[in-house]
Amino acid sequence: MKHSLIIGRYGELGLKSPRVRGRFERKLSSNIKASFNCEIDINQARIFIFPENFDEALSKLHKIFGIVSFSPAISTHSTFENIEKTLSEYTDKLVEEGLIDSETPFAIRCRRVGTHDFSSQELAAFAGAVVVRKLNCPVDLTNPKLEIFIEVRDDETYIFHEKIKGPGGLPLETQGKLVSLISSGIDSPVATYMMMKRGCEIIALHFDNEPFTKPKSREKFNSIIEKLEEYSSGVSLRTRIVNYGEYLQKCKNNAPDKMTCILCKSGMYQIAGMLASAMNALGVVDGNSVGQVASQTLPNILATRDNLDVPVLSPLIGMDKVEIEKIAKKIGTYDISKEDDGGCNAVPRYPETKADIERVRFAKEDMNQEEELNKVFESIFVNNIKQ
Ligand SMILES: Nc1ncnc2c1ncn2[C@@H]1O[C@H](COP(=O)(O)OP(=O)(O)OP(=O)(O)O)[C@@H](O)[C@H]1O
Repeated sequence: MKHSLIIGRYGELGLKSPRVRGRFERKLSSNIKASFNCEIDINQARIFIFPENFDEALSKLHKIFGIVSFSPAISTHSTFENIEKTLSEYTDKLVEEGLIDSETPFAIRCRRVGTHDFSSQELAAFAGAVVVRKLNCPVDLTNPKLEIFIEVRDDETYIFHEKIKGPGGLPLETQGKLVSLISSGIDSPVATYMMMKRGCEIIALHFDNEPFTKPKSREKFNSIIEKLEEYSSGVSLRTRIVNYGEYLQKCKNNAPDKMTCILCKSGMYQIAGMLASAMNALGVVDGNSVGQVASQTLPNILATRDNLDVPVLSPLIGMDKVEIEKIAKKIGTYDISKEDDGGCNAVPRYPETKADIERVRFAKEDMNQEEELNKVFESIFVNNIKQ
């Protein structure tokens, strides 16, 4: 069907003060324009999008945060005569596409903004009669098989039949910047997606544990980033890789074996915190969910965050694996994360599951953690070309 525009809707933005809403709308508009070629007009809480290529626009709008739903539509002038003509042509197209025939129960849903010499009910009755005259199909306002929406906004009237779900959330880059700890597992890409959905700009930080892990882990991280970039239109998703193998070896040499994973994670948070300060990010994101695996017991999670001076956000903390996997599948990172990468050989046979903060502090001092991490941190910028 040939459409003349796409009408986008935003949810939460509508609740903001006019000044904040204006800023968010401008950001949303520039994020959409960075995704595909189009003209945009935002008014009365609607985003009127005029794309060069409709198919491209429809596939990309699924991945732009801030859009709650969107409808390909045709427009006409707000007179009964014009509405009748356009609705009649629109109905022909619906018939051609097999969406309505003489048996299809349908409903007209009208909305009206502005001053007109007809009410929404009068227009709905008029428009319903146009369709019935053409097809003789039954009107069913309670349980229709097809709904035809007519939105009258001042002099323009829009006709459409679909409300396609968008990702919702807030436009990217309307909230602060965060450093996100992304492994090659299922959870951290989902945690990152959730913070992006809340409008946060992300610096993705990955620790490459070679020789304790295989190159496959880093390849998976790269593929995960490519997937997340699909949701990042208008805002660059920056990445930083840390060569962490040498530090891990020091943990193994100079601390009790049981402590390896605790010292590994606590080092990750410290480095992430330093990176956050260096890049003006406001916090750190991780993919922890309480009790999900032996390493994610509450004492371990808390002990690994000891002595951090940036907040850690864990959007999955209260979710179960099934819920997390469902999102991973929806956003397309699940299949990448599921690929076998051989895991991490640094994990001891009996890892600590009830970390005691005092003992963790001793272990950190014994291995000179602070000094070792400073060396690791300095190497980040040398190792990363992509800004
Ligand atoms: N190699 C890594 N690089 C960056 N962050 C990591 C790395 N390994 C773990 N993390 C962070 O620590 C969190 C907990 O790690 P843990 O080892 O328990 O989980 P995982 O199974 O490796 O990964 P995920 O939680 O992403 O499924 C991860 O969610 C992630 O935020």
